[in-house]
Amino acid sequence: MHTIGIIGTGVMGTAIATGVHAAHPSTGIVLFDINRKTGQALAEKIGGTFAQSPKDLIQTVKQESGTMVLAVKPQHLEGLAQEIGKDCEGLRLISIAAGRSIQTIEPLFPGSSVIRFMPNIAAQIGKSIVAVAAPEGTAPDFLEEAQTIAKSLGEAVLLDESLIAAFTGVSGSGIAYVFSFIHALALGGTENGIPYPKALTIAVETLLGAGELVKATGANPAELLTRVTSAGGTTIKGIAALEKGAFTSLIMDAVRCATEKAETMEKGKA
Ligand SMILES: NC(=O)C1=CN([C@@H]2O[C@H](COP(=O)(O)OP(=O)(O)OC[C@H]3O[C@@H](n4cnc5c(N)ncnc54)[C@H](O)[C@@H]3O)[C@@H](O)[C@H]2O)C=CC1
Ligand SMILES: O=C(O)[C@@H]1CCC=N1
Repeated sequence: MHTIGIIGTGVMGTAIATGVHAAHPSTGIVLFDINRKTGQALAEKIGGTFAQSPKDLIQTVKQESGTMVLAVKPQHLEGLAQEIGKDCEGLRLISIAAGRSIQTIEPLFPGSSVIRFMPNIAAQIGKSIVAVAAPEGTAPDFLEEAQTIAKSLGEAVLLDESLIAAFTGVSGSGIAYVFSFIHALALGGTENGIPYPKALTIAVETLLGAGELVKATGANPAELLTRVTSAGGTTIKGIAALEKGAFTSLIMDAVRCATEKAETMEKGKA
């Protein structure tokens, strides 16, 4: 890959820059953020370039891959477009914004081609599953490059754009529910005498073991659950307590609420 640009070096912009640099050290990365201090520090860390302005960044990118990642908050996309939209003709844009459809983004940056990503915060360590949505007619080499970038953050999965909101509910936002679960499991250990730091280690390793087991065996998690659950034993008591609290439907509710919020945002109502 030639040099790519990234606008916005917050949580996700940093993760993407770091991930691409780690996976493809020879790829040049030019960055811009209105917060120059953090943007410059990131550029130094990964041996990239901090552009003087978004227009400078675009000039560099146009001479190179023509690919630029938009990593600002959804509500800042319009402002950014007012500043640079007209300069983006011919650019290949990757947007990671939740709740902003390709149909909304393309007119903001006339003459550009847009692919959407939905990563999660595990991109910080190259362990994110990243949804990639490209409209029909996207240039094959752009789609290939986008998938290469996505894979440098973990795993890439091609998804129809209509499912990006649901993906956000399950993964982009869903990883936060997993953090809640880990914390809750550790608190449970603490309530029963294990100091929190030790309980947290135990909870994390249990979760990693569960995920790896599902992945390695390809077994349905419900089947694995029944293998743990001895008749009249300890596990069924825990499962019963979870379901008394409507655990399964609660998690489904959480996914639905986040999905609905993403869909509402896409309709321009939030
Ligand atoms: N944080 C997460 O876990 C995930 C976030 N996303 C999406 O990623 C995008 C970025 O989110 P975060 O990294 O969490 O936000 P953030 O607030 O950490 O980073 C956004 C950055 O954009 C910069 N910025 C704002 N306006 C700008 C402009 N006009 N020009 C240049 N830089 C500008 C800010 O200074 C900030 O550093 C959002 O659209 C969000 O929906 C997607 C998946 C997961
Ligand atoms: O909460 C949010 O809106 C963003 C999108 C997915 C994760 N964080």
